[in-house]
Amino acid sequence: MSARASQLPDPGTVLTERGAADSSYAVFLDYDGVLTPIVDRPMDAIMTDEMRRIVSELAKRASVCVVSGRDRPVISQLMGLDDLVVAGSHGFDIHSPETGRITHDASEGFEELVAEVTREVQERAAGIEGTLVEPKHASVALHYRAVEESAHAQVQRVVDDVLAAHPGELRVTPGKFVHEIQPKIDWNKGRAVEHLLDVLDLRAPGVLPIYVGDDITDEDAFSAPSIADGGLGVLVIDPADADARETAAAAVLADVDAVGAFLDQLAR
Ligand SMILES: O=P(O)(O)OC[C@H]1O[C@H](O[C@H]2O[C@H](CO)[C@@H](O)[C@H](O)[C@H]2O)[C@H](O)[C@@H](O)[C@@H]1O
Repeated sequence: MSARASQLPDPGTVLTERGAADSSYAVFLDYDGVLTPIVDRPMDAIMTDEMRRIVSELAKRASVCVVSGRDRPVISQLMGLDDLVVAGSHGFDIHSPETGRITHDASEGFEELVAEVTREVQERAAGIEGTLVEPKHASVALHYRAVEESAHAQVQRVVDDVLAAHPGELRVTPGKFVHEIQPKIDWNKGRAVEHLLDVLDLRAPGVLPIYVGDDITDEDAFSAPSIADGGLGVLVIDPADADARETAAAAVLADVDAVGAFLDQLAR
């Protein structure tokens, strides 16, 4: 079920209304736009000391997993934390500090394709000023935040040409000034959340799964059965954009500071 983001309450209100304010939580956190504000250059999205403190405190009282489009080692580095479960590359690459790599059949066997597509994107985008190609474990991100608007159609052509060169093999997900090109595999952040709830034994009665995200790829997690039916999806969105956004989330927060305050509350 989807709703207009501007009509959704804040997550604290939802938890109180459901009588769930004292539950145990399994908290799934997206990274960019949730734990750090969106910035011009991806490498500059470093988590603050205060957010690190809040997430670490929360991890003492709840299960915390980071589910990001970024590569897993990059997430650990940007967060400055290596003791959390991290599902990197949109959930394709999962690692637990306690049990090591968490595998799943659906997301294996695409490495050659991703390497080839990454080379093609790099070659084709090289002539477009301002583009930034971010090679990743299971996808390639073509960033165009610094590209003149008049050249956005050229960037789109690169994506279209690469997709056309691999009929039926790829899909592209739009993000914040980024095209995420991935293998066309039935795996996403929502599937990763369901998998984590199983393998980390988090489906216990009284454990409420919460997912906090800001981007289009997070909609897969908001509509995952465990989040949509009985869990809580929280969309982070600027109130100025909320009227235009349909979402499967059930609550909203305005920005990264509001996320910090909410997580701080959960940690108490
Ligand atoms: O799933 P997420 O953790 O939200 O990651 C989504 C993508 O985030 C990064 O790109 C976005 O954030 C950058 C830093 O703020 C910004 O410069 C860029 O324009 C945004 O698209 C990251 O670089 C991607 O790999 C992630 O997939």
